[in-house]
Amino acid sequence: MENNVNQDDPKVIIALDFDNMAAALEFIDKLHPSQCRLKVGKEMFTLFGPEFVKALVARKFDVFLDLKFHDIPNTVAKACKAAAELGVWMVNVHASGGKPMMEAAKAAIQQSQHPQTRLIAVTVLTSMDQAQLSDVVDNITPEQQVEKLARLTLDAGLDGVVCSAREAQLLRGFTDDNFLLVTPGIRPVGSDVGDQKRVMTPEQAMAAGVSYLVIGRPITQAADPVRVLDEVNRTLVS
Ligand SMILES: O=c1ccn([C@@H]2O[C@H](COP(=O)(O)O)[C@@H](O)[C@H]2O)c(=O)[nH]1
Repeated sequence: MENNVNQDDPKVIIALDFDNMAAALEFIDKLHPSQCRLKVGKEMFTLFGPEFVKALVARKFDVFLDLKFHDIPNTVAKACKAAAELGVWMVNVHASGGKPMMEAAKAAIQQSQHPQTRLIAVTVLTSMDQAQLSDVVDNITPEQQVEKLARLTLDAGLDGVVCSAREAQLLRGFTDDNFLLVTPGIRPVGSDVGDQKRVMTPEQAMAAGVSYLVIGRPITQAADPVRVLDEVNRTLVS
């Protein structure tokens, strides 16, 4: 481990998104929980299941289980309870599933063996720009839709939202730091944007008021992933 600048509260959440468990574990074995948190998404959970998540929890990493549940309240509540009982740090739902669904999810986590598990809600995917949003919702900008869903999430009593860092300043106009802004679409200078549309650099994102930076491919696909993580962490030291 080259540095441990964020020892108490690492700001980077690495999106694992590997299709090979051995390669993922080899990568994780180079990391320490003081450097980063880890995110397991739909690909790895579908391929490797809860046992993979438990292996990361056993290594003392804070795990964000990013399954973005979106279903009727009863189904989402049970899924969130099951996720919390894996011992993960954070789980999420889609805010567009509605307030009763979010409230049911929160209540289910509070009744689980791990009531401290954070619950956040996805607003507008960071891969969506105005044109893509207009394909699904009329007459609204990404910023307006993010604000609308963030206010709904706040009313439902959740711990925060997934949004892009571009909306962070807007959301900080009516939230305090206890409301978590978890932001994918983070791209260190010079890295490929890929399918992300609403992007910011790590430094810009932190300056805008985000709580956590989700970074996947710019780290996991780098020639020296640990060096890239260390460089990002260094830029976050105030
Ligand atoms: O709005 C969203 C919600 C989730 N994601 C997830 O974050 C990572 C981003 O990975 P990169 O390789 O840094 O693009 C990925 O797992 C997505 O499923 C998101 O990008 N946007």
